[in-house]
Amino acid sequence: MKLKDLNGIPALAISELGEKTIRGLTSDSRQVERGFLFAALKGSKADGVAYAADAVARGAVVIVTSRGAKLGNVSVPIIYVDDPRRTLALAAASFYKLQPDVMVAITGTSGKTSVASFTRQIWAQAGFASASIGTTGVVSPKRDDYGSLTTPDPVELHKLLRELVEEGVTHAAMEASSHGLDQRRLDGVRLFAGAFTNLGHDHMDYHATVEEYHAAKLRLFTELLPKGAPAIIFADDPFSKPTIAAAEQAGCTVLTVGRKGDFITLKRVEHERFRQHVEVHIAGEIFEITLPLAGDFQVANGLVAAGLAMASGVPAAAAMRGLERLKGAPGRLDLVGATEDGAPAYVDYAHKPDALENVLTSVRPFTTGRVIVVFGCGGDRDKGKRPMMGEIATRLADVVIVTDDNPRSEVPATIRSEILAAAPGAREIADRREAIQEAVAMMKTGDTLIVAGKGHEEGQTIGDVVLPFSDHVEVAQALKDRLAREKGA
Ligand SMILES: CC(=O)N[C@H]1[C@@H](OP(=O)(O)OP(=O)(O)OC[C@H]2O[C@@H](n3ccc(=O)[nH]c3=O)[C@H](O)[C@@H]2O)O[C@H](CO)[C@@H](O)[C@@H]1O[C@H](C)C(=O)N[C@@H](C)C(=O)N[C@H](CCC(=O)O)C(=O)O
Ligand SMILES: Nc1ncnc2c1ncn2[C@@H]1O[C@H](COP(=O)(O)OP(=O)(O)OP(=O)(O)O)[C@@H](O)[C@H]1O
Ligand SMILES: N[C@H](CCC[C@H](N)C(=O)O)C(=O)O
Ligand SMILES: [Mg+2]
Repeated sequence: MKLKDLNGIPALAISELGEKTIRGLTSDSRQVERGFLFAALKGSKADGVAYAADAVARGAVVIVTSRGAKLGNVSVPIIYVDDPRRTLALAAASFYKLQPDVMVAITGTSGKTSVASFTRQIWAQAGFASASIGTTGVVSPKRDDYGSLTTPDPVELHKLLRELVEEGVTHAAMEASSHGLDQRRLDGVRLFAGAFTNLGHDHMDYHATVEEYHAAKLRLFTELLPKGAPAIIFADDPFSKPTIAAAEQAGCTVLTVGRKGDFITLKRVEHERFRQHVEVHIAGEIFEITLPLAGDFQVANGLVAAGLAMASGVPAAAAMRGLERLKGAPGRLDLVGATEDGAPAYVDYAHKPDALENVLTSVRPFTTGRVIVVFGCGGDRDKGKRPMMGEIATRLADVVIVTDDNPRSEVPATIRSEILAAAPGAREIADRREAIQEAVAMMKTGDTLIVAGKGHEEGQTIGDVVLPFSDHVEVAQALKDRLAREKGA
């Protein structure tokens, strides 16, 4: 492809260098090959400018960087732009060209993965070839790939979108993390609609204030969605009002869902152990449906997903039928099994205060005994979450076991002590496997166990090493061991 065919490149650079052939693009010098465009980006740990020479040595033919960056002597042309991350995203979109016809993005502190998965499932049941992209990976009719980042970097993302189109996918739902929005990872995506779930405490290590965190999320509506695009907004969150105002101001077609919602109005919810009966009103019509998932928050996620599906052409009745057949996203209030007398054990991805509060509150109505929770907090992530989660666990659970969750470069005992400082009476069991074994062993009739924080994850990151570890596997094994002990006794 010629440089002139890439979007985002300033006209002056096109007039001088437009005929240059570009064979690929990247912001990581280690991935540069012959004929590549290299974007030298200032990051949180390093400055890509320092790797420009390395990129040229590996075959870069042009460098894009921010105005004012000091590159020194490099032997290839340099294009200076105001926002090189955005330029890279727009260029990547034009390089890979193809995107599914209907692309939607979901933002919010919690529920993105679930809503992306639910939207894909509702579309699929309505007959569309659909995909979801996010924390748990990429799912489409032809793949189920494990993922790492919630929102992939733009080059990887556009390569993936093209592959999905080539597989025949026409509809895709993706998560828009605040990091992803802030770092322009979605700027080249041709979005049909956007959605907002809620705003709580997370990532305060990255964003200076809650307002800045909210503003990063709002970029989806204020800068990325085209004028008039549907914005599905959950109406019952404390941050719904400012989000609705910003989306309206930006010219989006705001469609609200929830108890205070106009597009889909939630009227009644009756909880059962593993499902919920829900009544909603849509354009004067009453729907009574059974959602086969536990947890109030899943009703909220289901309505946002139904809203996205309806906004993109699925009739209301079909969207409601879709909700009745939903499968939870892996590791989200995921029932692993139960003890011999029926006490359930769940794995859940709550790794932030509001999520933990929600999940512990959600299981209380069907727990006649004790709520037991096992959790920890990740290292090298927002430290403010630690005492908050300690306090929430102590307030809402009867038995609290504090353990390790991806210590990364931090000292695990320090992370635990920061949680325990706000969790009087909690037990400390450093080893996560042992903590799960203990929790399962103490379960009695009527109890509910929640193992929170890692959800679908398949590894425990200690230092730079990722050791294989799955809460799902460990809980299943602990239940099996318990059964064997009971039988042997
Ligand atoms: C803090 C953060 O978000 N970092 C992301 C960011 O990296 P960065 O730009 O800050 O990178 P850096 O390490 O400072 O390096 C600066 C530049 O030098 C380049 N470099 C570096 C070394 C070298 O040899 N050559 C070279 O060219 C790097 O490629 C980079 O372009 O941009 C990279 C490319 O898009 C991401 O891979 C990287 O994600 C890291 C791995 C990460 O852990 N991110 C997490 C926090 C994250 O993004 N999470 C969100 C939200 C999760 C949620 O849902 O709650 C997500 O979307 O997953
Ligand atoms: N709508 C919601 N409101 C509050 N809590 C929720 C909601 N949906 C999910 N949760 C909680 O948050 C956890 C993560 O859910 P999910 O993976 O769907 O969210 P996410 O926004 O993708 O999170 P992440 O940013 O970590 O990828 C769940 O396991 C549950 O504990
Ligand atoms: N996407 C989240 C994942 C956190 C998962 C939790 N297990 C942890 O390690 O803190 C983040 O990067 O903050
Ligand atoms: Mg997610």
